[in-house]
Amino acid sequence: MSTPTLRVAIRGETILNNPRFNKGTAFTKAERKAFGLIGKLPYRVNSLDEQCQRAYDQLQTQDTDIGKNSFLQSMKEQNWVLYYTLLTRHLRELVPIIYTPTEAEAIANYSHLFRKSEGLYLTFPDHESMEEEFLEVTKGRDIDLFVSSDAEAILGIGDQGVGISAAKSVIYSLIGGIDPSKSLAVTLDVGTNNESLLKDPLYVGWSHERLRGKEYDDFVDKFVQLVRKHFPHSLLHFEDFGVTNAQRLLERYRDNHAVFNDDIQGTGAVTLSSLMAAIGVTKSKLCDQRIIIYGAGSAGLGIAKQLRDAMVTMDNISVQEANSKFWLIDKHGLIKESLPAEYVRDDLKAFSRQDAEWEEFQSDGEITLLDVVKKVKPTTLIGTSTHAGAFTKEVVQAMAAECDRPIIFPLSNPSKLVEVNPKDANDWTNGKALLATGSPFPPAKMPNGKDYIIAECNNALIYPGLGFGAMISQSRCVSDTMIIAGARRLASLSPALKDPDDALLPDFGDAPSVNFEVAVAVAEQAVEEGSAGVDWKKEEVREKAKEKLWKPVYEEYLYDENGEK
Ligand SMILES: NC(=O)c1ccc[n+]([C@@H]2O[C@H](COP(=O)([O-])OP(=O)(O)OC[C@H]3O[C@@H](n4cnc5c(N)ncnc54)[C@H](O)[C@@H]3O)[C@@H](O)[C@H]2O)c1
Ligand SMILES: O=C(O)C[C@H](O)C(=O)O
Ligand SMILES: [Mg+2]
Repeated sequence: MSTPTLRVAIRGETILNNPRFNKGTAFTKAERKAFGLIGKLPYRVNSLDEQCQRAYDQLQTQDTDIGKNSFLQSMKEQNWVLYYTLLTRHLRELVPIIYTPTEAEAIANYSHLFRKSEGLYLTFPDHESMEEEFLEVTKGRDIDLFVSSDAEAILGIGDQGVGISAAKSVIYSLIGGIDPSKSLAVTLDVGTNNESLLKDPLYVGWSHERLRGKEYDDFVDKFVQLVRKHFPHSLLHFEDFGVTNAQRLLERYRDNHAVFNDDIQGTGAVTLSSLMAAIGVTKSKLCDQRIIIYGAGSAGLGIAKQLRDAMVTMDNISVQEANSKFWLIDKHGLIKESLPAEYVRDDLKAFSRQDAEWEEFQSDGEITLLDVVKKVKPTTLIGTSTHAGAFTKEVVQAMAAECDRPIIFPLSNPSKLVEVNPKDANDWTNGKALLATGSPFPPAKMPNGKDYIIAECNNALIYPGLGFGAMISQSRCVSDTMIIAGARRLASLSPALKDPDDALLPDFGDAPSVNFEVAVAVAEQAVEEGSAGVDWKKEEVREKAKEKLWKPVYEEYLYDENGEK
Protein backbone atom coordinates (compact mmCIF):
# COMPACT_ATOMS: atom_id res chain seq x y z
CA MET A 1 0.00 0.00 0.00
CA SER A 2 1.40 3.43 -0.86
CA THR A 3 2.04 5.91 1.97
CA PRO A 4 -0.73 8.51 2.25
CA THR A 5 0.42 12.09 1.69
CA LEU A 6 -0.43 15.23 3.61
CA ARG A 7 0.22 18.87 2.81
CA VAL A 8 1.67 20.60 5.86
CA ALA A 9 2.31 24.31 6.37
CA ILE A 10 4.66 24.35 9.39
CA ARG A 11 8.45 23.87 9.34
CA GLY A 12 11.58 23.76 11.45
CA GLU A 13 11.24 23.90 15.25
CA THR A 14 7.49 24.42 14.90
CA ILE A 15 6.88 21.04 13.27
CA LEU A 16 9.27 19.29 15.68
CA ASN A 17 7.33 20.75 18.61
CA ASN A 18 3.92 19.80 17.27
CA PRO A 19 2.99 16.28 18.44
CA ARG A 20 0.41 15.88 15.70
CA PHE A 21 2.99 16.29 12.92
CA ASN A 22 6.30 15.50 14.57
CA LYS A 23 8.01 12.29 13.43
CA GLY A 24 11.35 12.85 15.18
CA THR A 25 14.03 10.65 13.68
CA ALA A 26 11.50 9.16 11.26
CA PHE A 27 11.39 12.28 9.07
CA THR A 28 12.69 11.11 5.69
CA LYS A 29 15.65 12.79 3.99
CA ALA A 30 13.29 14.49 1.52
CA GLU A 31 11.09 15.78 4.34
CA ARG A 32 14.10 17.02 6.30
CA LYS A 33 15.12 19.07 3.30
CA ALA A 34 11.65 20.42 2.56
CA PHE A 35 10.85 21.27 6.20
CA GLY A 36 14.21 22.78 7.24
CA LEU A 37 15.14 19.90 9.56
CA ILE A 38 18.53 18.67 8.31
CA GLY A 39 20.60 20.33 11.04
CA LYS A 40 17.91 19.80 13.67
CA LEU A 41 17.96 16.00 13.69
CA PRO A 42 20.70 13.37 14.05
CA TYR A 43 21.65 11.79 10.70
CA ARG A 44 20.05 8.36 10.82
CA VAL A 45 16.43 7.94 9.64
CA ASN A 46 14.54 5.49 11.85
CA SER A 47 11.49 3.44 11.02
CA LEU A 48 8.43 3.58 13.27
CA ASP A 49 9.30 0.04 14.39
CA GLU A 50 12.76 1.16 15.52
CA GLN A 51 11.33 4.17 17.31
CA CYS A 52 8.80 1.94 19.08
CA GLN A 53 11.51 -0.44 20.20
CA ARG A 54 13.59 2.43 21.60
CA ALA A 55 10.58 3.97 23.38
CA TYR A 56 9.53 0.62 24.84
CA ASP A 57 13.07 -0.02 26.12
CA GLN A 58 13.12 3.42 27.74
CA LEU A 59 9.70 2.79 29.30
CA GLN A 60 10.98 -0.41 30.91
CA THR A 61 13.62 1.55 32.81
CA GLN A 62 10.84 3.15 34.87
CA ASP A 63 10.31 1.14 38.05
CA THR A 64 6.88 2.37 39.00
CA ASP A 65 3.55 2.60 37.20
CA ILE A 66 3.31 6.30 37.93
CA GLY A 67 6.81 6.76 36.47
CA LYS A 68 5.65 4.94 33.33
CA ASN A 69 2.53 7.11 33.24
CA SER A 70 4.68 10.28 33.33
CA PHE A 71 7.01 8.92 30.66
CA LEU A 72 4.06 8.15 28.35
CA GLN A 73 2.54 11.55 29.05
CA SER A 74 5.78 13.15 27.79
CA MET A 75 5.69 10.96 24.70
CA LYS A 76 2.16 12.14 23.98
CA GLU A 77 3.43 15.71 24.12
CA GLN A 78 6.12 14.85 21.54
CA ASN A 79 4.76 12.51 18.89
CA TRP A 80 1.20 11.19 18.60
CA VAL A 81 1.88 8.52 15.97
CA LEU A 82 4.65 7.00 18.05
CA TYR A 83 2.65 7.29 21.28
CA TYR A 84 -0.48 5.63 19.88
CA THR A 85 1.52 2.97 18.03
CA LEU A 86 3.39 2.01 21.17
CA LEU A 87 0.14 1.83 23.15
CA THR A 88 -1.58 -0.19 20.41
CA ARG A 89 1.25 -2.72 20.30
CA HIS A 90 1.21 -3.20 24.08
CA LEU A 91 -2.44 -2.49 24.75
CA ARG A 92 -3.15 -4.87 27.65
CA GLU A 93 0.04 -3.89 29.41
CA LEU A 94 -0.21 -0.13 28.91
CA VAL A 95 -3.91 0.73 29.21
CA PRO A 96 -3.73 0.26 33.03
CA ILE A 97 -0.77 2.68 32.98
CA ILE A 98 -2.37 5.53 31.06
CA TYR A 99 -5.91 4.89 32.31
CA THR A 100 -7.49 3.18 35.33
CA PRO A 101 -6.00 2.44 37.85
CA THR A 102 -2.72 4.42 37.45
CA GLU A 103 -4.49 7.49 36.10
CA ALA A 104 -6.11 7.96 39.53
CA GLU A 105 -2.66 8.49 41.05
CA ALA A 106 -1.62 10.79 38.21
CA ILE A 107 -4.72 12.94 38.67
CA ALA A 108 -4.38 13.07 42.45
CA ASN A 109 -0.83 14.40 41.88
CA TYR A 110 -1.69 16.49 38.82
CA SER A 111 -0.24 19.74 40.16
CA HIS A 112 3.02 18.11 41.22
CA LEU A 113 3.52 16.08 38.05
CA PHE A 114 2.44 18.96 35.82
CA ARG A 115 4.79 19.73 32.90
CA LYS A 116 2.72 20.89 29.98
CA SER A 117 -0.87 22.00 29.51
CA GLU A 118 -3.16 20.12 27.14
CA GLY A 119 -6.60 20.81 25.76
CA LEU A 120 -8.74 23.72 26.85
CA TYR A 121 -8.92 25.08 30.41
CA LEU A 122 -12.01 27.13 31.12
CA THR A 123 -11.83 28.70 34.56
CA PHE A 124 -14.55 30.63 36.32
CA PRO A 125 -12.60 33.86 37.05
CA ASP A 126 -12.03 34.17 33.28
CA HIS A 127 -15.62 33.39 32.32
CA GLU A 128 -16.18 36.72 30.64
CA SER A 129 -13.60 35.92 27.98
CA MET A 130 -14.71 32.29 27.60
CA GLU A 131 -15.69 32.64 23.96
CA GLU A 132 -12.30 34.16 23.08
CA GLU A 133 -10.43 31.34 24.83
CA PHE A 134 -12.65 28.76 23.20
CA LEU A 135 -12.14 30.21 19.71
CA GLU A 136 -8.41 30.64 20.23
CA VAL A 137 -7.95 26.94 20.97
CA THR A 138 -10.43 25.63 18.41
CA LYS A 139 -9.46 28.06 15.61
CA GLY A 140 -9.20 26.35 12.21
CA ARG A 141 -9.93 22.95 13.76
CA ASP A 142 -12.62 20.54 12.80
CA ILE A 143 -13.59 19.15 16.20
CA ASP A 144 -15.91 16.16 16.39
CA LEU A 145 -15.60 15.41 20.07
CA PHE A 146 -15.37 17.43 23.29
CA VAL A 147 -14.47 15.46 26.43
CA SER A 148 -15.29 17.63 29.41
CA SER A 149 -15.02 17.26 33.17
CA ASP A 150 -15.38 19.49 36.21
CA ALA A 151 -13.46 16.83 38.18
CA GLU A 152 -15.80 16.78 41.15
CA ALA A 153 -16.07 12.97 41.33
CA ILE A 154 -12.94 11.52 39.74
CA LEU A 155 -13.29 7.73 39.74
CA GLY A 156 -13.78 6.99 43.44
CA ILE A 157 -11.15 9.46 44.66
CA GLY A 158 -13.46 12.44 44.77
CA ASP A 159 -12.89 16.09 44.06
CA GLN A 160 -9.59 16.73 42.27
CA GLY A 161 -10.15 20.22 40.88
CA VAL A 162 -8.59 19.56 37.50
CA GLY A 163 -8.28 16.21 35.85
CA ILE A 164 -9.54 13.28 33.85
CA SER A 165 -10.66 14.49 30.43
CA ALA A 166 -7.29 13.97 28.71
CA ALA A 167 -7.08 10.26 29.68
CA LYS A 168 -10.62 9.65 28.49
CA SER A 169 -9.81 11.40 25.17
CA VAL A 170 -6.80 9.16 24.63
CA ILE A 171 -8.98 6.07 25.02
CA TYR A 172 -11.30 7.43 22.30
CA SER A 173 -8.40 7.48 19.85
CA LEU A 174 -6.60 4.37 21.02
CA ILE A 175 -9.63 2.13 21.24
CA GLY A 176 -12.36 3.98 19.36
CA GLY A 177 -10.37 5.07 16.30
CA ILE A 178 -11.12 8.78 16.65
CA ASP A 179 -8.54 11.11 15.10
CA PRO A 180 -6.91 12.84 18.12
CA SER A 181 -6.69 16.10 16.18
CA LYS A 182 -10.50 16.08 16.05
CA SER A 183 -11.07 15.79 19.77
CA LEU A 184 -10.54 18.28 22.55
CA ALA A 185 -10.22 17.66 26.29
CA VAL A 186 -11.90 20.43 28.25
CA THR A 187 -11.30 21.18 31.92
CA LEU A 188 -14.12 23.14 33.51
CA ASP A 189 -12.41 24.62 36.55
CA VAL A 190 -15.09 25.77 38.95
CA GLY A 191 -12.93 25.47 42.07
CA THR A 192 -12.52 22.57 44.46
CA ASN A 193 -13.64 21.59 47.94
CA ASN A 194 -10.62 19.36 48.38
CA GLU A 195 -8.91 20.86 51.43
CA SER A 196 -5.47 19.49 50.67
CA LEU A 197 -5.55 20.99 47.17
CA LEU A 198 -6.74 24.32 48.52
CA LYS A 199 -3.81 24.37 50.93
CA ASP A 200 -1.27 23.24 48.35
CA PRO A 201 0.85 26.18 47.10
CA LEU A 202 1.64 24.20 43.92
CA TYR A 203 -2.02 23.57 43.04
CA VAL A 204 -2.41 24.68 39.40
CA GLY A 205 -6.18 25.13 39.37
CA TRP A 206 -8.38 27.90 40.76
CA SER A 207 -7.88 27.84 44.54
CA HIS A 208 -11.43 28.58 45.52
CA GLU A 209 -14.41 26.79 46.98
CA ARG A 210 -16.42 24.95 44.31
CA LEU A 211 -19.14 27.00 42.63
CA ARG A 212 -22.72 25.89 43.10
CA GLY A 213 -26.17 27.01 42.01
CA LYS A 214 -26.84 29.54 39.30
CA GLU A 215 -23.23 30.65 38.87
CA TYR A 216 -22.21 27.05 38.19
CA ASP A 217 -25.12 26.37 35.86
CA ASP A 218 -24.51 29.56 33.89
CA PHE A 219 -20.82 28.78 33.53
CA VAL A 220 -21.45 25.25 32.22
CA ASP A 221 -24.25 26.53 30.01
CA LYS A 222 -21.96 29.13 28.43
CA PHE A 223 -19.55 26.35 27.50
CA VAL A 224 -22.27 24.05 26.14
CA GLN A 225 -23.74 26.87 24.04
CA LEU A 226 -20.31 27.58 22.53
CA VAL A 227 -20.01 23.93 21.55
CA ARG A 228 -23.48 23.98 20.03
CA LYS A 229 -22.88 27.23 18.18
CA HIS A 230 -19.46 26.49 16.71
CA PHE A 231 -19.54 22.68 16.43
CA PRO A 232 -23.21 21.73 16.08
CA HIS A 233 -22.43 18.19 14.88
CA SER A 234 -19.95 17.34 17.61
CA LEU A 235 -20.38 14.87 20.44
CA LEU A 236 -20.12 16.33 23.93
CA HIS A 237 -18.90 13.83 26.55
CA PHE A 238 -19.33 14.55 30.28
CA GLU A 239 -16.99 12.74 32.68
CA ASP A 240 -16.82 12.52 36.45
CA PHE A 241 -19.20 15.33 37.33
CA GLY A 242 -20.53 15.27 40.90
CA VAL A 243 -23.72 13.42 41.68
CA THR A 244 -25.77 16.59 42.14
CA ASN A 245 -24.90 17.78 38.62
CA ALA A 246 -24.29 14.72 36.42
CA GLN A 247 -27.86 13.55 35.78
CA ARG A 248 -29.24 17.08 35.75
CA LEU A 249 -26.82 18.26 33.04
CA LEU A 250 -27.47 15.20 30.93
CA GLU A 251 -31.24 15.74 31.05
CA ARG A 252 -30.85 19.45 30.41
CA TYR A 253 -28.93 19.06 27.16
CA ARG A 254 -29.61 15.65 25.71
CA ASP A 255 -32.60 16.68 23.61
CA ASN A 256 -30.75 19.55 21.93
CA HIS A 257 -27.29 18.16 21.24
CA ALA A 258 -25.49 14.82 21.08
CA VAL A 259 -24.38 14.70 24.72
CA PHE A 260 -23.25 11.63 26.61
CA ASN A 261 -22.50 11.09 30.29
CA ASP A 262 -20.02 8.28 30.57
CA ASP A 263 -20.47 7.50 34.26
CA ILE A 264 -24.24 7.23 33.86
CA GLN A 265 -24.73 5.89 30.34
CA GLY A 266 -21.37 4.27 29.56
CA THR A 267 -21.36 2.42 32.88
CA GLY A 268 -25.03 1.47 32.49
CA ALA A 269 -24.30 0.05 29.04
CA VAL A 270 -21.21 -2.00 29.91
CA THR A 271 -22.95 -3.36 33.01
CA LEU A 272 -25.96 -4.35 30.93
CA SER A 273 -23.62 -6.25 28.58
CA SER A 274 -21.96 -8.01 31.53
CA LEU A 275 -25.30 -8.94 33.04
CA MET A 276 -26.63 -10.23 29.73
CA ALA A 277 -23.56 -12.44 29.49
CA ALA A 278 -24.03 -13.65 33.07
CA ILE A 279 -27.70 -14.56 32.59
CA GLY A 280 -26.64 -16.42 29.47
CA VAL A 281 -24.68 -18.62 31.87
CA THR A 282 -27.46 -18.91 34.48
CA LYS A 283 -30.04 -19.42 31.71
CA SER A 284 -32.43 -16.89 33.19
CA LYS A 285 -34.08 -13.70 31.96
CA LEU A 286 -33.16 -10.15 32.90
CA CYS A 287 -36.55 -9.66 34.53
CA ASP A 288 -35.97 -12.75 36.70
CA GLN A 289 -33.11 -10.99 38.50
CA ARG A 290 -33.29 -9.45 41.95
CA ILE A 291 -30.65 -6.76 41.82
CA ILE A 292 -28.96 -4.92 44.67
CA ILE A 293 -27.02 -1.82 43.73
CA TYR A 294 -24.73 -0.67 46.50
CA GLY A 295 -23.83 3.03 46.01
CA ALA A 296 -26.65 5.01 44.43
CA GLY A 297 -24.64 7.81 42.84
CA SER A 298 -24.19 8.60 39.13
CA ALA A 299 -22.96 5.14 38.20
CA GLY A 300 -25.37 3.24 40.48
CA LEU A 301 -28.41 5.09 39.23
CA GLY A 302 -27.20 4.95 35.62
CA ILE A 303 -26.91 1.18 35.92
CA ALA A 304 -30.33 0.85 37.57
CA LYS A 305 -31.99 2.84 34.79
CA GLN A 306 -30.17 1.04 32.00
CA LEU A 307 -31.01 -2.42 33.36
CA ARG A 308 -34.59 -1.36 34.07
CA ASP A 309 -35.06 0.00 30.55
CA ALA A 310 -33.57 -3.16 29.07
CA MET A 311 -36.05 -5.29 31.07
CA VAL A 312 -38.89 -3.19 29.68
CA THR A 313 -37.76 -3.43 26.05
CA MET A 314 -36.31 -6.93 26.03
CA ASP A 315 -38.63 -8.75 28.43
CA ASN A 316 -41.73 -6.72 27.75
CA ILE A 317 -42.66 -5.88 31.33
CA SER A 318 -44.00 -2.57 32.66
CA VAL A 319 -41.66 0.12 34.01
CA GLN A 320 -43.26 -0.28 37.43
CA GLU A 321 -42.69 -4.01 37.50
CA ALA A 322 -39.12 -3.55 36.28
CA ASN A 323 -38.44 -0.97 39.04
CA SER A 324 -39.53 -3.53 41.61
CA LYS A 325 -36.54 -5.76 40.71
CA PHE A 326 -34.07 -3.29 42.26
CA TRP A 327 -32.90 -2.50 45.78
CA LEU A 328 -30.64 0.54 45.94
CA ILE A 329 -28.46 1.14 48.98
CA ASP A 330 -26.57 4.35 49.69
CA LYS A 331 -24.62 5.80 52.63
CA HIS A 332 -27.69 5.77 54.86
CA GLY A 333 -28.84 2.28 54.03
CA LEU A 334 -31.61 0.97 51.82
CA ILE A 335 -33.38 3.65 49.79
CA LYS A 336 -36.94 3.42 51.07
CA GLU A 337 -39.96 5.69 51.44
CA SER A 338 -39.37 6.90 54.98
CA LEU A 339 -35.71 7.77 54.54
CA PRO A 340 -35.31 11.53 55.18
CA ALA A 341 -35.73 13.51 51.97
CA GLU A 342 -32.14 14.81 52.06
CA TYR A 343 -30.89 11.23 51.61
CA VAL A 344 -33.07 10.45 48.60
CA ARG A 345 -32.40 12.52 45.49
CA ASP A 346 -35.44 13.01 43.26
CA ASP A 347 -34.01 10.79 40.56
CA LEU A 348 -33.80 7.85 43.00
CA LYS A 349 -37.49 7.94 43.93
CA ALA A 350 -38.62 5.53 41.22
CA PHE A 351 -36.49 2.86 42.90
CA SER A 352 -37.48 3.65 46.48
CA ARG A 353 -38.80 0.59 48.35
CA GLN A 354 -42.06 0.66 50.30
CA ASP A 355 -41.76 0.84 54.08
CA ALA A 356 -44.37 -1.90 54.47
CA GLU A 357 -41.90 -4.44 53.05
CA TRP A 358 -39.43 -3.62 55.82
CA GLU A 359 -41.70 -3.44 58.85
CA GLU A 360 -39.58 -5.88 60.86
CA PHE A 361 -36.74 -3.34 60.86
CA GLN A 362 -36.90 -0.39 63.26
CA SER A 363 -38.28 2.54 61.35
CA ASP A 364 -35.41 4.87 62.25
CA GLY A 365 -32.64 2.26 61.92
CA GLU A 366 -30.44 1.96 58.86
CA ILE A 367 -31.09 -1.15 56.77
CA THR A 368 -27.70 -2.55 55.89
CA LEU A 369 -26.41 -4.43 52.89
CA LEU A 370 -26.40 -7.68 54.88
CA ASP A 371 -30.02 -7.12 55.97
CA VAL A 372 -31.06 -6.61 52.36
CA VAL A 373 -29.10 -9.59 51.07
CA LYS A 374 -30.67 -11.90 53.68
CA LYS A 375 -34.19 -10.73 53.03
CA VAL A 376 -34.15 -10.20 49.25
CA LYS A 377 -31.98 -13.19 48.24
CA PRO A 378 -30.49 -11.30 45.32
CA THR A 379 -29.22 -12.91 42.14
CA THR A 380 -27.06 -9.86 41.34
CA LEU A 381 -24.98 -7.56 43.54
CA ILE A 382 -23.38 -4.50 41.99
CA GLY A 383 -20.98 -2.13 43.78
CA THR A 384 -20.60 1.54 42.81
CA SER A 385 -20.04 2.92 46.29
CA THR A 386 -16.30 3.70 46.58
CA HIS A 387 -16.57 1.70 49.85
CA ALA A 388 -13.60 -0.68 49.72
CA GLY A 389 -14.32 -4.14 51.11
CA ALA A 390 -18.07 -3.53 51.57
CA PHE A 391 -18.91 -6.99 50.16
CA THR A 392 -17.63 -8.92 53.15
CA LYS A 393 -17.32 -12.67 53.41
CA GLU A 394 -20.58 -12.72 55.40
CA VAL A 395 -22.41 -10.75 52.68
CA VAL A 396 -21.04 -12.84 49.83
CA GLN A 397 -21.72 -16.14 51.57
CA ALA A 398 -25.22 -15.07 52.59
CA MET A 399 -25.88 -14.36 48.92
CA ALA A 400 -24.31 -17.62 47.74
CA ALA A 401 -26.37 -19.60 50.27
CA GLU A 402 -29.55 -18.73 48.35
CA CYS A 403 -28.31 -18.51 44.79
CA ASP A 404 -26.45 -21.11 42.69
CA ARG A 405 -24.41 -18.68 40.60
CA PRO A 406 -24.29 -15.30 42.37
CA ILE A 407 -23.57 -12.47 39.94
CA ILE A 408 -21.21 -10.05 41.69
CA PHE A 409 -19.85 -6.91 40.02
CA PRO A 410 -17.73 -4.76 42.35
CA LEU A 411 -17.23 -1.82 40.00
CA SER A 412 -15.62 0.89 42.12
CA ASN A 413 -12.33 2.26 40.81
CA PRO A 414 -9.43 2.45 41.22
CA SER A 415 -8.47 -1.09 42.31
CA LYS A 416 -7.93 -0.20 45.96
CA LEU A 417 -11.60 0.83 46.29
CA VAL A 418 -13.08 -2.41 44.96
CA GLU A 419 -16.03 -3.64 47.10
CA VAL A 420 -14.54 -7.13 47.13
CA ASN A 421 -11.38 -8.53 45.66
CA PRO A 422 -12.61 -10.95 42.97
CA LYS A 423 -10.19 -13.59 44.22
CA ASP A 424 -11.95 -13.55 47.61
CA ALA A 425 -15.43 -13.59 46.06
CA ASN A 426 -14.36 -16.57 43.98
CA ASP A 427 -12.86 -18.42 46.98
CA TRP A 428 -15.79 -17.69 49.30
CA THR A 429 -18.27 -19.09 46.76
CA ASN A 430 -16.16 -22.09 45.68
CA GLY A 431 -15.82 -20.66 42.19
CA LYS A 432 -19.59 -20.21 41.71
CA ALA A 433 -19.64 -16.41 41.51
CA LEU A 434 -19.88 -14.79 38.07
CA LEU A 435 -17.59 -11.83 38.41
CA ALA A 436 -16.71 -8.56 36.73
CA THR A 437 -14.78 -5.60 38.15
CA GLY A 438 -14.23 -1.97 37.18
CA SER A 439 -10.42 -2.11 37.30
CA PRO A 440 -8.19 -4.89 35.95
CA PHE A 441 -7.56 -7.87 38.29
CA PRO A 442 -5.57 -11.06 37.77
CA PRO A 443 -7.49 -14.30 37.13
CA ALA A 444 -8.88 -16.26 40.09
CA LYS A 445 -8.44 -20.03 40.50
CA MET A 446 -11.49 -22.25 40.10
CA PRO A 447 -11.76 -25.35 42.36
CA ASN A 448 -10.80 -27.46 39.30
CA GLY A 449 -7.51 -25.55 39.08
CA LYS A 450 -8.47 -23.59 35.95
CA ASP A 451 -8.10 -19.82 35.77
CA TYR A 452 -11.29 -17.78 35.93
CA ILE A 453 -10.67 -14.60 33.92
CA ILE A 454 -12.15 -11.56 35.64
CA ALA A 455 -14.02 -9.48 33.07
CA GLU A 456 -13.21 -5.80 33.16
CA CYS A 457 -16.58 -4.11 33.33
CA ASN A 458 -15.21 -0.64 32.70
CA ASN A 459 -17.04 1.87 30.55
CA ALA A 460 -13.92 2.11 28.35
CA LEU A 461 -14.95 -1.21 26.82
CA ILE A 462 -17.96 0.52 25.30
CA TYR A 463 -17.88 4.33 25.41
CA PRO A 464 -15.34 4.79 22.58
CA GLY A 465 -17.58 2.69 20.33
CA LEU A 466 -20.77 4.43 21.46
CA GLY A 467 -19.11 7.78 20.76
CA PHE A 468 -17.60 6.76 17.42
CA GLY A 469 -20.94 5.32 16.28
CA ALA A 470 -22.78 8.51 17.22
CA MET A 471 -20.11 10.70 15.60
CA ILE A 472 -19.77 8.94 12.27
CA SER A 473 -23.53 8.81 11.86
CA GLN A 474 -23.60 12.51 12.80
CA SER A 475 -26.38 11.68 15.13
CA ARG A 476 -28.35 14.56 16.55
CA CYS A 477 -28.65 12.74 19.88
CA VAL A 478 -27.34 9.71 21.71
CA SER A 479 -30.63 7.91 22.28
CA ASP A 480 -31.33 5.17 24.81
CA THR A 481 -32.05 2.80 21.94
CA MET A 482 -28.65 3.52 20.35
CA ILE A 483 -27.00 2.73 23.69
CA ILE A 484 -28.96 -0.51 24.11
CA ALA A 485 -27.98 -1.53 20.55
CA GLY A 486 -24.30 -1.03 21.46
CA ALA A 487 -24.65 -2.92 24.74
CA ARG A 488 -26.37 -5.87 23.04
CA ARG A 489 -23.62 -6.05 20.43
CA LEU A 490 -20.98 -6.09 23.17
CA ALA A 491 -22.88 -8.82 25.05
CA SER A 492 -23.01 -10.89 21.86
CA LEU A 493 -19.19 -10.94 21.86
CA SER A 494 -18.94 -12.39 25.38
CA PRO A 495 -16.57 -15.39 25.63
CA ALA A 496 -18.95 -16.85 28.27
CA LEU A 497 -21.52 -17.48 25.53
CA LYS A 498 -19.27 -20.23 24.19
CA ASP A 499 -17.81 -21.43 27.49
CA PRO A 500 -19.66 -20.60 30.73
CA ASP A 501 -16.38 -20.77 32.65
CA ASP A 502 -14.84 -18.10 30.46
CA ALA A 503 -14.84 -14.32 31.06
CA LEU A 504 -18.14 -12.44 30.90
CA LEU A 505 -16.67 -9.77 28.61
CA PRO A 506 -14.10 -9.79 25.82
CA ASP A 507 -10.50 -9.21 26.80
CA PHE A 508 -9.32 -5.60 26.96
CA GLY A 509 -6.64 -6.50 24.44
CA ASP A 510 -9.50 -6.84 21.93
CA ALA A 511 -11.07 -3.53 22.92
CA PRO A 512 -10.46 -1.85 19.51
CA SER A 513 -12.26 -4.52 17.47
CA VAL A 514 -14.97 -4.85 20.12
CA ASN A 515 -15.58 -1.12 20.12
CA PHE A 516 -15.70 -1.11 16.35
CA GLU A 517 -18.56 -3.62 16.53
CA VAL A 518 -20.30 -1.44 19.11
CA ALA A 519 -19.88 1.60 16.85
CA VAL A 520 -21.39 -0.22 13.88
CA ALA A 521 -24.39 -1.30 15.99
CA VAL A 522 -24.90 2.24 17.30
CA ALA A 523 -24.63 3.86 13.87
CA GLU A 524 -26.95 1.25 12.34
CA GLN A 525 -29.50 2.00 15.04
CA ALA A 526 -29.14 5.76 14.44
CA VAL A 527 -29.74 5.22 10.72
CA GLU A 528 -32.70 2.97 11.41
CA GLU A 529 -34.40 5.31 13.87
CA GLY A 530 -33.80 8.40 11.75
CA SER A 531 -31.53 10.34 14.10
CA ALA A 532 -28.48 10.02 11.83
CA GLY A 533 -27.37 13.12 9.96
CA VAL A 534 -25.82 11.06 7.15
CA ASP A 535 -27.67 9.62 4.23
CA TRP A 536 -26.51 6.00 4.59
CA LYS A 537 -28.31 2.73 4.19
CA LYS A 538 -28.00 0.37 7.14
CA GLU A 539 -26.06 -2.14 5.02
CA GLU A 540 -23.42 0.51 4.21
CA VAL A 541 -22.63 1.41 7.82
CA ARG A 542 -19.83 -1.11 8.42
CA GLU A 543 -17.85 -0.08 5.31
CA LYS A 544 -18.34 3.62 6.02
CA ALA A 545 -17.24 3.13 9.62
CA LYS A 546 -14.09 1.35 8.47
CA GLU A 547 -13.20 4.26 6.20
CA LYS A 548 -13.52 6.71 9.11
CA LEU A 549 -11.26 4.83 11.53
CA TRP A 550 -8.14 6.76 12.47
CA LYS A 551 -4.91 4.76 12.67
CA PRO A 552 -1.51 5.96 13.87
CA VAL A 553 0.63 5.91 10.70
CA TYR A 554 3.21 8.31 9.37
CA GLU A 555 1.93 10.07 6.30
CA GLU A 556 4.37 11.47 3.74
CA TYR A 557 4.50 15.25 4.14
CA LEU A 558 4.67 17.75 1.32
CA TYR A 559 5.44 21.33 2.24
CA ASP A 560 2.61 23.68 1.27
CA GLU A 561 2.06 27.05 2.91
CA ASN A 562 -1.68 26.56 2.50
CA GLY A 563 -1.57 23.08 4.05
CA GLU A 564 -2.45 21.84 7.53
CA LYS A 565 -1.02 23.41 10.66
N1 LIG B 1 -16.51 0.39 36.23
C1 LIG B 1 -16.86 1.49 35.65
O1 LIG B 1 -16.91 1.60 34.45
C2 LIG B 1 -17.26 2.66 36.50
C3 LIG B 1 -17.93 3.73 35.91
C4 LIG B 1 -18.31 4.82 36.69
C5 LIG B 1 -18.00 4.82 38.04
N2 LIG B 1 -17.33 3.77 38.57
C6 LIG B 1 -16.92 3.77 39.97
O2 LIG B 1 -18.05 3.77 40.80
C7 LIG B 1 -17.78 4.52 41.97
C8 LIG B 1 -18.86 5.59 42.11
O3 LIG B 1 -18.76 6.49 41.05
P1 LIG B 1 -19.91 7.57 40.80
O4 LIG B 1 -19.50 8.35 39.61
O5 LIG B 1 -21.24 6.93 40.83
O6 LIG B 1 -19.72 8.44 42.12
P2 LIG B 1 -20.85 9.15 42.95
O7 LIG B 1 -20.17 10.02 43.94
O8 LIG B 1 -21.85 9.76 42.04
O9 LIG B 1 -21.56 7.94 43.71
C9 LIG B 1 -21.07 7.24 44.80
C10 LIG B 1 -22.26 6.90 45.68
O10 LIG B 1 -21.87 5.97 46.67
C11 LIG B 1 -22.42 6.38 47.90
N3 LIG B 1 -21.64 5.85 48.99
C12 LIG B 1 -20.51 6.36 49.54
N4 LIG B 1 -20.12 5.61 50.58
C13 LIG B 1 -21.03 4.61 50.70
C14 LIG B 1 -21.19 3.53 51.58
N5 LIG B 1 -20.33 3.35 52.57
N6 LIG B 1 -22.23 2.71 51.41
C15 LIG B 1 -23.10 2.90 50.40
N7 LIG B 1 -23.03 3.92 49.55
C16 LIG B 1 -22.00 4.77 49.68
C17 LIG B 1 -22.42 7.90 47.84
O11 LIG B 1 -23.33 8.47 48.77
C18 LIG B 1 -22.82 8.14 46.39
O12 LIG B 1 -24.22 8.20 46.23
C19 LIG B 1 -16.38 5.10 41.79
O13 LIG B 1 -15.45 4.30 42.47
C20 LIG B 1 -16.13 5.03 40.31
O14 LIG B 1 -14.78 4.84 40.02
C21 LIG B 1 -16.95 2.69 37.84
O1 LIG C 1 -12.55 5.97 34.49
C1 LIG C 1 -12.83 4.78 34.70
O2 LIG C 1 -11.99 3.89 34.84
C2 LIG C 1 -14.26 4.34 34.72
C3 LIG C 1 -15.23 5.32 35.22
O3 LIG C 1 -15.51 6.35 34.33
C4 LIG C 1 -14.98 5.82 36.60
O4 LIG C 1 -15.31 6.97 36.87
O5 LIG C 1 -14.51 5.03 37.42
MG1 LIG D 1 -15.76 8.23 35.20
